[in-house]
Amino acid sequence: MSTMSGFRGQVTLDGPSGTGKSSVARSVASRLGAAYLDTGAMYRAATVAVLDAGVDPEDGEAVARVVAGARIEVGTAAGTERVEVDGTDVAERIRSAEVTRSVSAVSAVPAVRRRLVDQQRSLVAAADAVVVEGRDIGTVVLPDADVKVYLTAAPEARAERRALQLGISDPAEVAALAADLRRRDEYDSSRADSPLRPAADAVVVDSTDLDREGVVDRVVELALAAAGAREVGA
Ligand SMILES: Nc1ncnc2c1ncn2[C@@H]1O[C@H](COP(=O)(O)OP(=O)(O)OP(=O)(O)O)[C@@H](O)[C@H]1O
Ligand SMILES: Nc1ccn([C@@H]2O[C@H](COP(=O)(O)O)[C@@H](O)[C@H]2O)c(=O)n1
Repeated sequence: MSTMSGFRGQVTLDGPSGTGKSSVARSVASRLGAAYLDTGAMYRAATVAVLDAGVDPEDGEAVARVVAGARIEVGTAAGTERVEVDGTDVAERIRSAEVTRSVSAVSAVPAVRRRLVDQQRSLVAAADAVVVEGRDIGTVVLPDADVKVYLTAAPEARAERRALQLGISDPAEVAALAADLRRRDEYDSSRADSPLRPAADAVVVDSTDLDREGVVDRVVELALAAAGAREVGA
């Protein structure tokens, strides 16, 4: 069964924090009539379980134990943000500063990644058309995806956008936001298991001088071109 745009297949969006992955992926999914999977939300939900268990996020063994016993569920319908841990709605909590501070340590634990990557692949397998965003989707989770995009933007632009999103204008607070983005990128890029990096066959899109709609147009264009090329080749 094809979607209303005719697109069937997998689009991946990876990149550093605050480059626009979530907002772009949601719009692309809605334009293509595809499912949408926010894998960062899954690592954030795992972090909620770890914090609630009173475990140190840097204690890899304890983190692995807690996450193995937690039921993490996310929705894949574009436009909904269902995220649950053991049946409790944590969609708001996963965006808290406390979770954001700890999520990179939790997501660096190999057993956590194995568990969530299995779950991500099962969710993707259930959809004819899907847009998946994260850090390792094009490199590890879906290496055979039809379209892989690696989204980047200058650090200053990312910090400004995040400040606008959170309604922050105080220069000291904006500087703290920029430092947080830097710290998370360094952690995510330097971990041993599935570090953040572009796949060799990813299209790099720099959004520094593009508005959100411009980025969405570019990704939709790439997806439809890939679908067309597949049909011609079929
Ligand atoms: N091209 C763009 N121009 C201006 N603002 C943008 C652009 N793309 C995204 N934004 C805005 O930047 C903010 C951060 O975007 P978003 O949350 O989608 O990034 P992200 O890469 O998913 O971040 P994270 O990895 O931290 O979850 C949002 O307010 C979003 O609306
Ligand atoms: N595929 C992924 C997705 C996310 N992470 C980790 O989760 C953190 C939160 O991601 P957001 O996109 O919600 O900001 C991110 O900083 C990574 O540590 C990951 O490892 N792999």
